[in-house]
Amino acid sequence: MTAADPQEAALVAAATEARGRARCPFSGFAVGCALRDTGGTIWTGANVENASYTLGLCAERVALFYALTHGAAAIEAVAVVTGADVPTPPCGACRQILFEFAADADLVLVTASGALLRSRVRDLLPLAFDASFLAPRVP
Ligand SMILES: O=c1ccn([C@H]2C[C@H](O)[C@@H](CO)O2)c(=O)[nH]1
Ligand SMILES: [Zn+2]
Repeated sequence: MTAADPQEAALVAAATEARGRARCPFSGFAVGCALRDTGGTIWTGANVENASYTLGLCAERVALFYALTHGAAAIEAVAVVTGADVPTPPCGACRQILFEFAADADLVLVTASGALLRSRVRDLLPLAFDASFLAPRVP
């Protein structure tokens, strides 16, 4: 892996460990995600699939929903680890959800072999839809 700061290295290690808990018998594509909040706590998740295929959930949303419902502070960094040859960006649904709860977070995408791509959640979703568009319209 490219030289990383210790906090990033710890986050990637947590995502790698979480990837080992993926439940992906249908795709065989295991993904691990780790989130660090502003208190330094790391929250993790992995993708979970189902025989009714569309009910599965990506690692990013498993991790984020877990963090949000267990007292996480603001999310400041996200790591995603896959077994692909190149760093794997989050799907569109995860981009939308991550944007709503962690738009300013740093993002690092890592392969099992250590290839690494850094971005930011905000940069994954230009012209994003968010709650500001839900303001009541003047009748
Ligand atoms: O960023 C991604 C991309 C895919 N998956 C999961 C969904 C499905 O279980 C499997 C194949 O798409 O990988 C994730 O968890 N995160
Ligand atoms: Zn996704």
